[in-house]
Amino acid sequence: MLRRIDLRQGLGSLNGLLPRAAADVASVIDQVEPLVSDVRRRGAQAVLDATEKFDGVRPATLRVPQQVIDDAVAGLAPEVRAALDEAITRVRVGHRAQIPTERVTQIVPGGIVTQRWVPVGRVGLYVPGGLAVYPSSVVMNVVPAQVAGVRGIAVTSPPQQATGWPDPTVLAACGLLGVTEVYAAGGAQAIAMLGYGTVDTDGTSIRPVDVITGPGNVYVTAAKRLMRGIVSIDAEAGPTEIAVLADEKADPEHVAADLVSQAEHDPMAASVLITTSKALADAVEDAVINRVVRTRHRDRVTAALTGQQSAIVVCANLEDAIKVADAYAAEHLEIQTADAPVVARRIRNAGAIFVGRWSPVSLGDYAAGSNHVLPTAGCARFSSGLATTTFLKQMQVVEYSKEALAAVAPHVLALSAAEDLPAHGEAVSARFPDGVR
Ligand SMILES: NC(=O)c1ccc[n+]([C@@H]2O[C@H](COP(=O)([O-])OP(=O)(O)OC[C@H]3O[C@@H](n4cnc5c(N)ncnc54)[C@H](O)[C@@H]3O)[C@@H](O)[C@H]2O)c1
Ligand SMILES: N[C@H](CO)Cc1c[nH]c[nH+]1
Ligand SMILES: [Zn+2]
Repeated sequence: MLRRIDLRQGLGSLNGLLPRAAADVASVIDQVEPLVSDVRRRGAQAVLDATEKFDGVRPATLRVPQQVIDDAVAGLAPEVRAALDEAITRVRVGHRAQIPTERVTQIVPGGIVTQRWVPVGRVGLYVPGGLAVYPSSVVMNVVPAQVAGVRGIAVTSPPQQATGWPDPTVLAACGLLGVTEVYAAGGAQAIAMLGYGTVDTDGTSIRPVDVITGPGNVYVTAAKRLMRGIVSIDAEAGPTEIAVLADEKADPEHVAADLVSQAEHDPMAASVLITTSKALADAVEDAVINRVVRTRHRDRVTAALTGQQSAIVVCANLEDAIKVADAYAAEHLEIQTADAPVVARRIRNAGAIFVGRWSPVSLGDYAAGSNHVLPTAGCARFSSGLATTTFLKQMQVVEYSKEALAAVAPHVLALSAAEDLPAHGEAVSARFPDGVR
């Protein structure tokens, strides 16, 4: 079921050998661009037309009425409410620990540079809701924004055909977190709506945001890429990926369960086993086949596991396996080897690392205290998962005394002359009519 990539003879350049999806963000950009432009030109009507086309519903307003959110909170099953409360608590603890401290550095006597962190003003948070619904993504988006101190928080999620509004558990999670500005829009049209702003059908304005974050399918991710520059975005958190780095000590049932777990997100999800053991590879393959026949979302799990984005990669040794894991740069990387913490320390590229047999990715999806909005498609080589700092800007504050400016003035003058920008130097010398030495 999972194709094999046999690298026991060595790695070579790895070029073209890593399992990657046939359709990626770049390949759908041309489909998504007209949707984004249409929202820019026609606003809410374009959002609603696309919603009708892709989601099969046309809500009366884009904004979800407060009563609908309140009803969703009231209707929440007690065990789901308890689970959301626990997830919120843990994610809050994890994200408070990410708040950077203001640093005041005395560069020279009288010359101070302070690194200040300021929350952005208004954010738009995307919560997926196509093939599955994601109240957990409400928690993962909203909690870091709140911890960062963002004042304006808008959430958007696709309306469901049953109610015409986003999934009730998604709405309830918003309610529990005190978010009142919630929109019934998904896909690329929702991202464009947040980025450009528009006027709702009832005449109220949907103000543009400064930052858009959140996971989504390949269309959502393409729209985020197109909006970058108009707003800031978090990493491209597209179709889910799991890679498991395992040796002969790993339990094949655990590995198979974890590979299948993430395959149920999307036919485009990727499940990759990187192993030093041919025997483990065979055992995992058998265990996956057994699980797939009885798993609930069998069709999309099968599509994900048999797609070219999924594979079992067999390596000659642990060194090679680590190189493959780093080159692949998975959204989630599990380490199921002897000395797993030591191996985990050596990994440079992954959205998040799950160490040892008691730390499955599903734990991180809901309740580890980490964030589940993570870079995909190799973006973990250069970007990080959603964090409190995603919603903070760093500002440098420069404060020099007269004496400290006088002391460095000759260097400023010399560099401004070297760049043939003499007015820069004059802005300093103007402060010292008696001349600078
Ligand atoms: N990387 C992460 O951090 C992370 C976290 C959670 C989920 N995910 C991923 O999020 C995704 C959720 O996907 P989903 O589809 O369930 O929900 P979604 O909300 O991302 O996408 C649904 C929307 O896609 C739009 N759409 C559907 N078909 C389209 C088409 N042909 N052209 C243009 N737009 C179209 C529709 O408007 C719909 O509202 C999955 O791929 C999952 O793996 C990623
Ligand atoms: N595995 C997803 C991140 O790629 C997050 C998630 C939410 N719910 C279940 N899983
Ligand atoms: Zn998941």
